Amino acid sequence: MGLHVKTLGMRDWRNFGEKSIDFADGMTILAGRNAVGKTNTVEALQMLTAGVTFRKAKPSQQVREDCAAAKISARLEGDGRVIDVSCEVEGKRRRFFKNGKKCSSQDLPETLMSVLFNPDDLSFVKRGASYRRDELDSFGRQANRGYAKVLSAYLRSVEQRNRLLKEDYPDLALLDAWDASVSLGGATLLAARLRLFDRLRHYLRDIYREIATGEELDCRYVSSLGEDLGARTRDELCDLFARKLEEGRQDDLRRQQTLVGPQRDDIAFTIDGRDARAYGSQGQQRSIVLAWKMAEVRLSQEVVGEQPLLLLDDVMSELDEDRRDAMTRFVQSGIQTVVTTTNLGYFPEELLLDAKVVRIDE
Ligand SMILES: Nc1ncnc2c1ncn2[C@@H]1O[C@H](COP(=O)(O)OP(=O)(O)OP(=O)(O)O)[C@@H](O)[C@H]1O
Repeated sequence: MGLHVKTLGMRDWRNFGEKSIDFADGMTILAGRNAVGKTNTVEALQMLTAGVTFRKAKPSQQVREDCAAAKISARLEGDGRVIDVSCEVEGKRRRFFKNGKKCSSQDLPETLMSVLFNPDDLSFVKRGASYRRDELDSFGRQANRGYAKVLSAYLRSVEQRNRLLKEDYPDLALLDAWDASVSLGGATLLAARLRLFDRLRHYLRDIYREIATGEELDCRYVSSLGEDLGARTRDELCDLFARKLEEGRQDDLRRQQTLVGPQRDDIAFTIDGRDARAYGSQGQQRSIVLAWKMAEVRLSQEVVGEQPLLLLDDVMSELDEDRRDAMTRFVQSGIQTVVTTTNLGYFPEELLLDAKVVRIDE
């Protein structure tokens, strides 16, 4: 058994005073009424694996009301290894530790990655493009430290270019300089994104075929820079981007923002050749996100050589029987899973037999 979470400790984290939870190697079900802290527990597990959380909360929001600081820690075990990771939250800061030594949040996914699936994700196909970009980028950030750097450097330079565009009389020489930096950073990000996307797409199509028998899913990276970018080198992407910025400069100046680039891109899905966003049923759209998350699990295994931790926050109740069965088969393939629920009735008998049930109460 690869690396997995053995125990989690929380002190003054969210609604918890002092809390410790032991996890099974396979599935652990956190059961309890609304607002007892199930999602808060999932958030702690995500923080200690991904290094960031889906809630994008400020540090102060994670500290228990009226307390000065919070600490969460996890013991990871597997293949004869024992690794302790922890995070201390105080004031505006979070400090991360691995085996007692200070580390960066980026070091955590290198140890153990996680894939989170929650009810918000169910509208993945229908929501705005930024959700799909974020999903890809959040995964990329965990899978590759370089990805995180490239992404934040690029977003910073776009922000600075936008700031210049908002000035009353933008300095055009300065704008030239920002164009060069934005196109180089953007091309680097785009090349990394396209590589990642391609690998996910490969898994996604196979997994979807298993979930929705007989249907063919495909997806396409839709770039504001044009079609079929996959075959281009980073330098070619950089030239293309620089040209687009030049062509679009008057529009950018008028609208006071950078209108092309990876910050505007999207992912489009088709089922049997038809646009899944416009024509897909709700069930089909849910199968897509289910398959997408499973593809992330498969790809993390490939990237870090280790099964990630799968976090399912309150999704079983949202899936119909077929998709619940697909999820059941998937988690039974031996991946460590933590799932929250208010009602154990949503779980197939066979899953309950194998799972460890932890009751969370106030
Ligand atoms: N910093 C904090 N200090 C104290 N309590 C907090 C803090 N942050 C969140 N809470 C409380 O935690 C509770 C929510 O917990 P959580 O989101 O984990 O619920 P849950 O068990 O997942 O419930 P549901 O089943 O409704 O999703 C709320 O009552 C909220 O007020």
